[in-house]
Amino acid sequence: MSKYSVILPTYNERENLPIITYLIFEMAKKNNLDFEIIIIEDNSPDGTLQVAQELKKVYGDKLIIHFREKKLGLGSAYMDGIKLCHGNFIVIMDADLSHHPKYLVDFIQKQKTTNCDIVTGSRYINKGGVMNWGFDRKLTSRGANFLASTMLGVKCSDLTGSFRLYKREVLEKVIKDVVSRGYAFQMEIIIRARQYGYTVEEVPIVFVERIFGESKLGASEFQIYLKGLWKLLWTF
Ligand SMILES: Nc1nc2c(ncn2[C@@H]2O[C@H](COP(=O)(O)OP(=O)(O)O[C@H]3O[C@H](CO)[C@@H](O)[C@H](O)[C@@H]3O)[C@@H](O)[C@H]2O)c(=O)[nH]1
Repeated sequence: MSKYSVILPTYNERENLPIITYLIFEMAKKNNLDFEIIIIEDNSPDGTLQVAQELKKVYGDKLIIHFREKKLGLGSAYMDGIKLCHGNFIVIMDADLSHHPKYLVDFIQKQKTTNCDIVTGSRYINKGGVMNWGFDRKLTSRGANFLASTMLGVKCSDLTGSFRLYKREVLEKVIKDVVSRGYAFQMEIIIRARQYGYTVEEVPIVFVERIFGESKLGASEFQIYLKGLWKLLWTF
């Protein structure tokens, strides 16, 4: 039977963590799937670690907490998470409920029917979308995707999205070569995967802007993204 490991990076997700954890395990139970969750917690000032420890009492071995002393960014959170996964499939998603666990059923179905290496959730295909984003955020996301896909010539409708299911060995192989950090990390994974000849399928998702907490995607993250994109242009 397949086993699925979900990596949840957390920074100030005290309110969201119990809900997302519950939704993932409920979805798994309902569909008779074997799931574990790996939380990569970067010493959030809001007490996310204490919430995670309470959840551990409920879910036991199915929930792993990896604590880091300081905020080290998304890319390194995924890297650390992978080392702790037991599954033959790895899911990467946000912990803030913008990525709804209900879509995991579609991801798994798509992977099974196509035997693809990566399933990526796309906001920019038919039936996909975003909810509760202001004009600025829409423009930034569309702009970042447009820049990346035209400049790098990669066919994928949502290169900057981060809700994905990977065959474990594929992610392990690809991630070794990834040089980008922060938000460009996800993009580089798809580009490298395509280079290796791995297959990528897309599934529509509706990304819902978080209700609790704040996005960490500020001007500085966007600058890091642009620098990352520039670097990738010279790499490929
Ligand atoms: N451990 C850890 N977690 C982090 C860090 N920075 C962010 N996170 C966690 O990573 C997830 C996404 O962070 P947000 O800051 O909420 O992301 P966003 O602004 O909504 O950005 C979304 O869109 C981007 C571009 O479309 C995506 O690249 C990104 O992954 C995310 O889906 C959340 O679970 C958040 O707690 C960090 O430095 N360390």
